[in-house]
Amino acid sequence: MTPLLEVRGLTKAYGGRIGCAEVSFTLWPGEVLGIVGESGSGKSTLLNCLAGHLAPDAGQVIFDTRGEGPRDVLAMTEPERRMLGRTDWAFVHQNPRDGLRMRISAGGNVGERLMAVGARHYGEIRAQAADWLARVEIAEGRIDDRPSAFSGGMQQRLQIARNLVTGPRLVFMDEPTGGLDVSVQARLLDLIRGLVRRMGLSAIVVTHDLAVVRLLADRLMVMKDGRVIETGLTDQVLDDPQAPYTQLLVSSVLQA
Ligand SMILES: Nc1ncnc2c1ncn2[C@@H]1O[C@H](COP(=O)(O)OP(=O)(O)OP(=O)(O)O)[C@@H](O)[C@H]1O
Repeated sequence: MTPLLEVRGLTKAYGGRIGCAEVSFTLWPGEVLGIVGESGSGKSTLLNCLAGHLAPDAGQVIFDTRGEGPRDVLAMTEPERRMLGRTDWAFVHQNPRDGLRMRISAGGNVGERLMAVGARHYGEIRAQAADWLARVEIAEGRIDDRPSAFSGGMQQRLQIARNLVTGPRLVFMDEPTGGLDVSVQARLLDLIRGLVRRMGLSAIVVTHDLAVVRLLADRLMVMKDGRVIETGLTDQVLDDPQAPYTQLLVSSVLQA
């Protein structure tokens, strides 16, 4: 089997400060990888380098593209990378405002992604948008409302619908349940888990919340000071952490 994503030696510094250093891993199709670590450990830097939002200083990010097989994303042209971002890749931001267009309707937010991949038939776009709103538990009657009229949890569910409607092959999630009330988080997590399982999604989920990775991730990568210090199956790492830092993280001694 060809890996969906192969990352080698990814490194990014901000001036003299390490963002992430020498990160290498393989993501297999249908796998969910969790990246955990306390604040400042390099999770966001890594995710943004992977998703093409930040230019790393060194390394390779090889993605198994639909049309041409494995290609180094960092060697792609900007338009090629943008196209990937609209089609095979999805990015769920922690703050839904960063991933939604707040001035267009909920249906428009979902439909826009479909149009970006060539959909033109208004009736079909609207029907698919309505179907996706239902899948993320947003009532049909809200299709013409703007996201600014939605609660934080609804906005996050809408962002997820907008991202998944085109059937991406790889989903990046940055603290997808962060910033929400605990009860809203639980429901959202449940919804994401259902979608991931049903669609067989491959995903990379960054979080400081171990409950999120416990529920979503098949495999875990623990980061500290920009480096990966432990990897393994989620249950293995959480139940029997090897690195002293992971032991602290799991025992909640560290404030994530
Ligand atoms: N734009 C930037 N300029 C300078 N240094 C940065 C910048 N962004 C991040 N850093 C530094 O890089 C390191 C990694 O930060 P990063 O935000 O990737 O960690 P994180 O694990 O995602 O933390 P958090 O959970 O708080 O977002 C930190 O030392 C941070 O101070």
